[in-house]
Amino acid sequence: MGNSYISKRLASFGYAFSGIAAFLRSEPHARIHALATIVVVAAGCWYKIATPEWIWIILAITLVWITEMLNTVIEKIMDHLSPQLHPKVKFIKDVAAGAVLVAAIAAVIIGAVIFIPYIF
Ligand SMILES: Nc1ncnc2c1ncn2[C@@H]1O[C@H](COP(=O)(O)OP(=O)(O)OP(=O)(O)O)[C@@H](O)[C@H]1O
Repeated sequence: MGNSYISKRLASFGYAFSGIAAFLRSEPHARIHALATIVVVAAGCWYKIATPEWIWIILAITLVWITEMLNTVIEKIMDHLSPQLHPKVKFIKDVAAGAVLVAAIAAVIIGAVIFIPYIF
């Protein structure tokens, strides 16, 4: 019983990782976020930013990834449930895209506050 519980939990992790892989494979936005993440982490290492600064950067990166993934899920659900044009679908998709924009603006501000003093 214990074994089957553990193997089910491991399988769930596997599904979650394959979800991340599918997101990276199918969504061009995901690859842009991956590139931005690599650039920001490299800059953090280069400038040897402090631990609290790393925490802010990690939170900003995570916020953007989570909102983009949920936005993608919402888009796919709507395309599946309602492939035809509908004003409510437009509202749902645009608000979900707006959430990504809010996260991206916050991430840019956090990045600027942390990196500008190191650069200049
Ligand atoms: N089924 C639909 N009914 C009404 N409006 C829609 C529908 N699908 C998309 N739209 C709207 O059309 C516009 C463009 O949609 P589209 O999905 O191409 O946007 P996008 O964010 O540029 O796409 P992507 O993220 O795939 O690059 C958006 O305002 C979106 O809300």
